[in-house]
Amino acid sequence: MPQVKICGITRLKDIFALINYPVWALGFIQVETSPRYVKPDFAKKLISYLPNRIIPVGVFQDQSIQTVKQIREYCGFSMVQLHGNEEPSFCAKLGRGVIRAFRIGNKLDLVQIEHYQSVSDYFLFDTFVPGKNGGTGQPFSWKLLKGIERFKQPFLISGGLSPDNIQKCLDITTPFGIDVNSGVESSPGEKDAQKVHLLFKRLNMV
Ligand SMILES: O=C(O)c1ccccc1N[C@@H]1O[C@H](COP(=O)(O)O)[C@@H](O)[C@H]1O
Repeated sequence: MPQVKICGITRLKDIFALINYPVWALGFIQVETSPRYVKPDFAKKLISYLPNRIIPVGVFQDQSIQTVKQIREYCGFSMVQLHGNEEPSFCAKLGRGVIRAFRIGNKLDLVQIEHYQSVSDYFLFDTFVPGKNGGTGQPFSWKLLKGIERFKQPFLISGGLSPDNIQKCLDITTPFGIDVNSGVESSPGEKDAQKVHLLFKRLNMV
């Protein structure tokens, strides 16, 4: 079974519900334009309720290296997920704990990805939607990931994953992990307990 990351956490009640599941990581959006943005103060508070087994991930997009480092340190993020146009040199300055997101349109850019091999711990594949950097709620064609095994990096799949399509996704590809966001929400930033439960049920993890 893949590791499960649930992203876009904004409420304490969702933390209390999610810690009862075999969650690998939880994501806290640090992009101010996102409806799932949580201020660093509040993200730090939410993280303080996590058991050690759950990895807190800060999600950033085209912010300065100082900002990313400062917020990472302040909140206690074990990993940062980069969702913008961050260059390999930017990732390198962060050291370990980098998840580099790539947005997939109609093909996988293996040459671009290759440049990030030595400077990221995980790759994350999300859906390309013009004008949006994440949280689109739309899946991409998972068949496009054919050939990704050539990289040693473990990878996560995101983009519109939900209890309804998770099995189909895993029939087509074998990721290290899945990153689920809007597919388990009742509205942006509000996780839906029933959808979360159904997700883990469909994964045979409860
Ligand atoms: O969720 C957001 O609002 C967001 C904003 C900016 C960057 C990333 C964001 N979320 C990430 O987007 C993917 C896919 O989300 P979805 O399942 O399609 O809703 C996921 O990795 C989130 O971490």
